[in-house]
Amino acid sequence: MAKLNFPSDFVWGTATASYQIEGAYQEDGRGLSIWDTFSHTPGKVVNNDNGDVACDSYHRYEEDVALLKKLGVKAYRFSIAWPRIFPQGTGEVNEKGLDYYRRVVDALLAAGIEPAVTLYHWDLPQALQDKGGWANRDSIDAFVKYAEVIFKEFNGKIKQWITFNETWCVSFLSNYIGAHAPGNKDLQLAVTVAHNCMVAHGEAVKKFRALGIEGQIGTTHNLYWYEPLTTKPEDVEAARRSRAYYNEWFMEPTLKGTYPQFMVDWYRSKGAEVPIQDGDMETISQPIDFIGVNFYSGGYTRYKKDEGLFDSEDVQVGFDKTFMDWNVYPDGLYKVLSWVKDEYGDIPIYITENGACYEDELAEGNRVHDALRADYYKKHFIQLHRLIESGVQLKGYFAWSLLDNFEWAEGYKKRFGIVYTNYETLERHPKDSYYFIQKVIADDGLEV
Ligand SMILES: CO[C@H](O)c1c[n+]2c([nH]1)[C@H](O)[C@@H](O)[C@H](O)[C@H]2CO
Repeated sequence: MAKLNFPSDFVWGTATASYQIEGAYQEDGRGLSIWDTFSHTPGKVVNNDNGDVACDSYHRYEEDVALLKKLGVKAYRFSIAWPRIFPQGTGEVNEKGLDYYRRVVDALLAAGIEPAVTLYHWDLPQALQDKGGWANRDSIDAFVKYAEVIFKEFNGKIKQWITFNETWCVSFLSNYIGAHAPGNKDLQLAVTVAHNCMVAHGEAVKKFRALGIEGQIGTTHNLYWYEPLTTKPEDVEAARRSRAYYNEWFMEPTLKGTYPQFMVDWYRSKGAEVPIQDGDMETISQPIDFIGVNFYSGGYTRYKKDEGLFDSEDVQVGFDKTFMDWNVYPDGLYKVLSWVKDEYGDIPIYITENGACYEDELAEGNRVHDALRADYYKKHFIQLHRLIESGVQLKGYFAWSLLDNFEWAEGYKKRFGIVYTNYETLERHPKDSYYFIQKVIADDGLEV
């Protein structure tokens, strides 16, 4: 056995998001979000599940903080629900909404845990969606006003700020594929939403700098690693488009201030143009302090004429699968972050999400023997160590997720937590994977 040691300042954490854990969807003045509308629309979410109660973290956040403290994490990534702060998206601040996050932040700090806050994790106020949502550039200004309130309120308490979670999900998953709220299926709309969200990110960074807010600010993109199934040029090009669909389309504007031209041309050939206005690319590529990467999977791609958006199809060969039918691809984590370093230089990286969904059962003594999930984490932790050894500026890792929670359109059947949520009693029960991670954190490394 060998011991893989991690730097003593490596930040171990876990992650959640407001709509997925809080519940209390109409409490203390919270306004409706697009996810309340979407989940309350029959047929949109498996089982017609919704986030009305979720894990009830709005009332049980102290239990969550106690679990985090026992786990030994240095940081906890969670998101703030814009509709709790501005129930109508803009206008009057809802003090009771702010009070909730004051309680959460103070409880974390009292437990010696750094809050890492995502400003936007998909729960757009419905009132803004009614005016076009992210397709309407007015939402950019509304986002900056919301961000400014949070920056000023928590300056000095929150020191790690993430503007957006996964602009690909906000744009393409939600407005082209249509699987997430608001559920549109229009390529031009998706391209416009992606652009406006990235401008909103840049404007928030400018506000953060102008206000002199303490700490570091970045954004989180979900990256995948797809390789060509063969060395045939058409497969190589198809895999290049698959990767760029998730990766370059978002990373290049954010870190270089340009869109990848081959993809601009490809989307143009499909009838979609990027609605760039003067100054937008400079705004989007405002210097940031770190990039957040969510990594779960990847695979192989091959050319298939007229198939999908990119004349391509994914080929699922040779991988174990999670309960989401995603490939278990730890080497893909090494490859994609090595690509980030090669393409974008030594920008500090936090893995802001990584984890796995498996079917969990509560066993005797409220234990959950999720050996597959613990093994998933072990395999990916080995890649973290490999990346650090290779010189990648990998500064931290947030396991997704602390709790089983509302898994968007998949509802509650799909469990990602290292803690089991009993949705009848709302009790929390640490799984074996929780104890595995607890030991890695305590030992500053793992035996392999
Ligand atoms: C589509 O894969 C993405 O990288 C991704 C996976 N996940 C996410 N993004 C979201 O950020 C979380 O809210 C999800 O709960 C989590 C698990 O599905």
